[in-house]
Amino acid sequence: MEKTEIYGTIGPACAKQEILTEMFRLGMTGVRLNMSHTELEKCREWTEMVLSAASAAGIHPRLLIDLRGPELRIGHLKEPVKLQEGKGINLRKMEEEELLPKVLSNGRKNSSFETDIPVPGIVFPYLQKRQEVLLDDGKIQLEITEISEQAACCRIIRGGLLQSKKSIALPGTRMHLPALTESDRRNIRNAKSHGVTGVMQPFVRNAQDLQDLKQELKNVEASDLEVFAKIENMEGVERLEELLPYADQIVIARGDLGNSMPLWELPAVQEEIAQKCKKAKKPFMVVTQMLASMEKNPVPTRAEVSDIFRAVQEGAASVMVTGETAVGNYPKAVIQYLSNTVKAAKQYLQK
Ligand SMILES: Nc1ncnc2c1ncn2[C@@H]1O[C@H](COP(=O)(O)OP(=O)(O)O)[C@@H](O)[C@H]1O
Ligand SMILES: C=C(OP(=O)(O)O)C(=O)O
Repeated sequence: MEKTEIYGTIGPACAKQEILTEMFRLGMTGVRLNMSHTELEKCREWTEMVLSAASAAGIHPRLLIDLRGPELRIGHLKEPVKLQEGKGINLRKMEEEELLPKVLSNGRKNSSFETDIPVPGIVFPYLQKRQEVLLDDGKIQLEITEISEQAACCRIIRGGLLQSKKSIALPGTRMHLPALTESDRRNIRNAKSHGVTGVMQPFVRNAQDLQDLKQELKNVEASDLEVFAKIENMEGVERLEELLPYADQIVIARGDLGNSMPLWELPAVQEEIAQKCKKAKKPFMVVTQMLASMEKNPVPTRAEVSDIFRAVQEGAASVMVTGETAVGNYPKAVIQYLSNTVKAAKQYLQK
């Protein structure tokens, strides 16, 4: 059986030399850096820490940047906003420079937000009266009542507490978004100087998206970086076959993918993608919520270890955790459970 790569996502909870070194010793073989929350040029300390922690543990690490892609998240809010059913709220078109958190010298995030919700400009052409808008993976639902060039007034259909940088979706609308943004291009340009070994492209919709990424890698003499195609919506699932030749690895990104269908259909879609990849001999990765309960608890659920076993059984070349190591309370234990469960599964399957 082939080796299974074990990836953690770096974030505030594990970005310390001794924690990362221990994670590598416990079986982590690679790290993902999520560009939705930062820019590579601001991550020198982290990327150097990853490389030196891996070296201390005797590992040649994989280091992946997960591109932001066209941002389908709201901007930064000064504080979480309580949205009450039946009341109104405005969506405000935000400027490109608002897309990144501005960290003040005291470590707090700066924001120009007062009462409106900042929304990426690329979404605005697709907004229309009576349209449904979903925020935070569908937890909050709005309906547009008035629209102008810079703002949209909405009625809150399903309320909730809205926090910064949560997802925004327009159900039923296929948006024509560019594959790569200026921020993605900057990060790709800087990738090799940070020791990056692979690039994850979000929301891949067709072969052209991957060709655009490959061309950009070529432009900056980084064609040796591996390309990971994230399947995050039904467009990606439907066009998987055409993507296969252009990707080094297919990523079953269950976080967003799970938002694009009733959740009970997700396991079958995962299985379908895995089978197609296996048939084409294309390595694939399974990611998201593999050990979600461990963000808070030191021990996973039985269901979570079974999920990891299943990914190995399906033939995953890589498994990855996200928030569990980025912001969770037990990043080392997460890698220990992930790595040991993968090992135990392989031993069983090799019998
Ligand atoms: N590079 C980073 N800098 C700061 N915080 C991060 C970073 N990467 C991840 N995080 C934090 O960890 C959380 C979980 O990570 P991840 O699952 O990759 O993000 P998301 O679900 O927002 O795409 C994020 O919501 C964010 O709060
Ligand atoms: C890994 C994923 O991407 P992100 O963390 O950007 O939501 C996912 O959707 O499963």
